[in-house]
Amino acid sequence: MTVIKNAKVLLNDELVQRDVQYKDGKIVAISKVIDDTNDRYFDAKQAFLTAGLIDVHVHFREPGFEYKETIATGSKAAARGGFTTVIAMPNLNPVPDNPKLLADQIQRNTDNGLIHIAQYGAISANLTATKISDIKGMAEAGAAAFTNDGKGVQTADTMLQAMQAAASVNKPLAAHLEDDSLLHGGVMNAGATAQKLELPGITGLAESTQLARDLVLAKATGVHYHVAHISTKESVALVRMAKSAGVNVTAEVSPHHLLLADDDIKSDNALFKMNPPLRAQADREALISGLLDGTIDMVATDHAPHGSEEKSKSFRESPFGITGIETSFQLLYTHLVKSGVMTLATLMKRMVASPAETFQLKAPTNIAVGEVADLALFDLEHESDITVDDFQSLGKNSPFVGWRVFGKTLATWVDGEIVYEDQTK
Ligand SMILES: NC(=O)N[C@@H](CC(=O)O)C(=O)O
Ligand SMILES: [Zn+2]
Ligand SMILES: [Zn+2]
Repeated sequence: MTVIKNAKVLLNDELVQRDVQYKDGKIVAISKVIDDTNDRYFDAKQAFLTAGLIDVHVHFREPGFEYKETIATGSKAAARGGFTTVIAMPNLNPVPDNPKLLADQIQRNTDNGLIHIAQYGAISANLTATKISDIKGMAEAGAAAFTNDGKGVQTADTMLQAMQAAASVNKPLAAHLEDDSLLHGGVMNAGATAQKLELPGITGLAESTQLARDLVLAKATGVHYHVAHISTKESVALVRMAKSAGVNVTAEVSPHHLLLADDDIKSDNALFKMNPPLRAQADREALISGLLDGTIDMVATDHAPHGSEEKSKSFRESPFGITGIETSFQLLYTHLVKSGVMTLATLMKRMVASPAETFQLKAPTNIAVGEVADLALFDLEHESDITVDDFQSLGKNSPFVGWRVFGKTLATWVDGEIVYEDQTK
């Protein structure tokens, strides 16, 4: 048995000191003081202990793009970020778009992962076909949910069929919203910054028009429809309206869309290039309000590592996406909780309970006797700079490098095993 001594845990929205004891991967006791001389000890030194974070949107790049990330490096990065369960995206090579490839991918995740990795199956072949994949077969092979993330589903007919199939197997369908006909080669948000930098813009309409279409289809099919990386105020308003109209819709927002806007882009620096693009300050404010009132159910990082060389190119040439799983808790704790925008309890709900419940994941949502010991320990008092050298991810492409943050991860446990421990104490 092991005891984590002197931890601070959230109880009725308050941080209280507790000792937490686990055995064979499960929590067996929680008490103000546990003194068992036979136990191994881990001194939490008053740091914040929580059920491990959950990220429903990560890109681990294996197979196909191992120079960007592997399942081993991606899950190491996740563990360093305090994450114990993630759902991995299918924009791989080969794309898991049939039951055999999906089963292979699940096996690869299990063999090479350090944390729990659930897997999305692709809606259609190679993420682009109009004919839908064998969604029932992939559900039977263990797919957690379905998406073509990286590509928008261009025709209503493909989306309708995918929703019907996902609904019939009772799995969520997650949408990367992007109407290709509205893109016009854009690489950042259409607005003053794009004009100043003379770069082609992407309007919010590319997202919100497809969302409006999908919400009507979701209502008709009853599917659990999930909006990936929501980015505009119009989209937040649409989701709010749809929820009140009884549509079974959930939404995620990324840390970067909560903390950055296009006016933070001062030069042609592709570390700020991602899809959807950073929007205007008014959009950012709407996303924060949506996360506060529950219109947006959860945070998801959209951890999208790329090679340093490709990301050092110009905005026009570099790929979309930023690495993010290692910095998300620190950034959101510092800039939303410590700054007084939301409580720690609300942030944890959006990073643990809500993703677990929404995606029906087998992951603990709180620290309780009998629960699996998937845990993360954060030092809320520790202040440091985000540094590339500390990244476990192969992706160094973060616009947050140099930001000063509180809340470094001290340790992460999966099934009662330490999978990350800070060495700089
Ligand atoms: N978000 C991104 O900018 N890029 C993602 C794809 C995606 O999430 O759409 C990627 O795979 O690199
Ligand atoms: Zn996407
Ligand atoms: Zn993505």
